[in-house]
This record gives sequence, structure tokens and C-alpha cells, in this order.
Amino acid sequence: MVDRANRPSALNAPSAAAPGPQVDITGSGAGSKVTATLPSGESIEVLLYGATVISWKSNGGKTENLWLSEKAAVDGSKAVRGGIPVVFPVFGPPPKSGHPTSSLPQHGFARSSRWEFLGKSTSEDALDSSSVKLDFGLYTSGISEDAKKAWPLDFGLVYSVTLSKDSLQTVINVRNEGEQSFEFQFLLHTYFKIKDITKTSVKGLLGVEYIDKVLNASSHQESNSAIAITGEVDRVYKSIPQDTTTIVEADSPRFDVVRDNLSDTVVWNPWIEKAKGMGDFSPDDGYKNMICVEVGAVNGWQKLEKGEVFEGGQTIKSLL
Ligand SMILES: O=P(O)(O)OC[C@H]1O[C@H](O)[C@H](O)[C@@H](O)[C@@H]1O
Repeated sequence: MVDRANRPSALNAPSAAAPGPQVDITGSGAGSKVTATLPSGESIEVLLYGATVISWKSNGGKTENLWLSEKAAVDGSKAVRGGIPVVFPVFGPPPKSGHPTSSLPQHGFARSSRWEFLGKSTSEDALDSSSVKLDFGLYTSGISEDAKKAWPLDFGLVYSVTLSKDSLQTVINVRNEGEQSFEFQFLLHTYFKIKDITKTSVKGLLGVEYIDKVLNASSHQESNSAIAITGEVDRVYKSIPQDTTTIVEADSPRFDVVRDNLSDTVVWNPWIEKAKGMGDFSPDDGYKNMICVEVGAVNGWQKLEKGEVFEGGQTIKSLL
């Protein structure tokens, strides 16, 4: 039970319903986005292109939690550099040949397809516990002819983005709508905004096996309880027993990333040279203010038979 007696606005206006979350659709065409704001000021912005969350502000709307490149395309011309791109049905470069995803571009087509906004659900019971869920859909009919040709399978994706006062939850539901079984990978490529990469570490991966993509895809076991970032990092941590990975800034926990039915996590920072080499990464020294901690199912493949459904996602808590 929430004690409304301590809430002057509720007391002073007993007949008026508590103000609910505000949801708006702005822009047009590929640049359309859905914004949602809670009565307490927290907000999100989601581009229909890629269903990419490009902003998440917590702390009454004062703290931006996601890094977005100054040169990110937010007009639907290319996948967004920043925010939370959705990676499906393949992570990274696809297998060279002989796999159904082999003709797809890096990270698949979900991040560069225009999704449908399916609607919102809100909970408005109390100022401090209101939340809003936005649902987005992508189906075979909504992807480009090239993508359909490369991956001619019938699927349905529903992506739910839920904003609460101190957390953001993003969950995918993948359904096989066709007659044939299919395999896929999925990942949420979250770019976290941080103050200083040299004072940032990642906790919760001790003892976990990982593939180091910077060191010729060699296998290692994590021996640090707090992973410091001192150069280019591109690692795929596999089959993680712990549910929570924590991003720590200057010795204080900044974000908890809680995985749900996703067993892997990629940790990525391009560092100086790679950042400079990406045309849409700006400013050049932006690598100091971001770290990607990307939950996913990318070690091997998820298989769905006709009519089957996979669901997985993350809840990110902003700990400021
Ligand atoms: O440049 P993109 O296609 O967006 O990929 C950006 C990065 O995504 C992941 O983190 C991969 O592990 C990296 O190898 C890749 O460089």
C-alpha cells in the first residue's frame, strides 16, 4: 500500500486522477519516434527504426543513462550508433557460408528495419510506482526485400520496453510463424553513458569463459572480479551463471544489468583507433564516455520449431 497522505499533490486534488505517464509519437516516416514520460520526470525515446531506444533519463529526468553518438543517424538511414540497437537474427559477422544467416549483414536486420508501434500499457496507481510499457512489432512482412531474400523465414518479434522510476526493462518475444524451424541469435547492444572509462569497471563475470575478439577469438577464463578497461575490449562472455553484471564508476555501482533467459554478455569499447575509424562515432574521444554491456543469446543458436516462442531480455537499474 502506498501512503498517499505524504503526497501533497494527491491530497490537494482529491477528485482528480493522479497524472499518468505521457506517451507521444513525434516525427514522420523513418524518423518517427515514441516518447514516454512518467509523472516523476523519467523518460524514454524509442525510434521506430530498429525499435532503438535512443534516450533513457532517470533521476527525475535529470540523468541520461544511454550514450548516443553525435553523428548517430536518427533518420532511419542506417543503424543507430548508440542507445540500444536490437541485434537479430545474427550477432556479428554471420558465418561465412552454409548457414541460413550467411547472406545477412553484420548484426542482422532488426536494427535497420522500421518496426510498428503496437501500443502502450500504463500503471498509474501512485506517483512513485507508475510505469509505462511500449510494445513494438516486426514481422516478415516488415523487412526489406533483400533481408527477406537472405533469410526467407516467417517470424514475429514483439519487443517490450518498460520504463519505471529507477529501471528500464527491454524484452524480446520471438515467434516462429512459419512451417520450417529456424535458428537465430539475439542481443541487446546497450551503449551505457559513463563519466570516465578509466575509472569504470565491470563486475559479476569472475570465473566466466570468454572469447576475446581482440586476441584472435582466443578462449579465456575471467580472473578479475572487477574488469578495468584500459584499451580496446571486445569479449563474448558465455553461459554466465550470475544473473547480474554491474557497471562500477569510481568505486560506486552505477548500473545493474540483470539478464532474463539470456546467458551471454558482450563487453565492448572500441578505444582510440577503432572509434576514430567509425564514421558515425562522434566525438572521437567519445569512447571515454561509453561502455557497451550487451546481454544476449549469441553462443551458438536458439532453435524454434513451428509455432514456438523464445522470450528473453534485461532489466537495467540506474543506481544513482
Ligand atoms: O559497428 P557495429 O556493426 O555496430 O558493431 C559494433 C560492435 O558490436 C559488438 O560489440 C561486437 O562485439 C563488436 O565486434 C562490434 O565492433
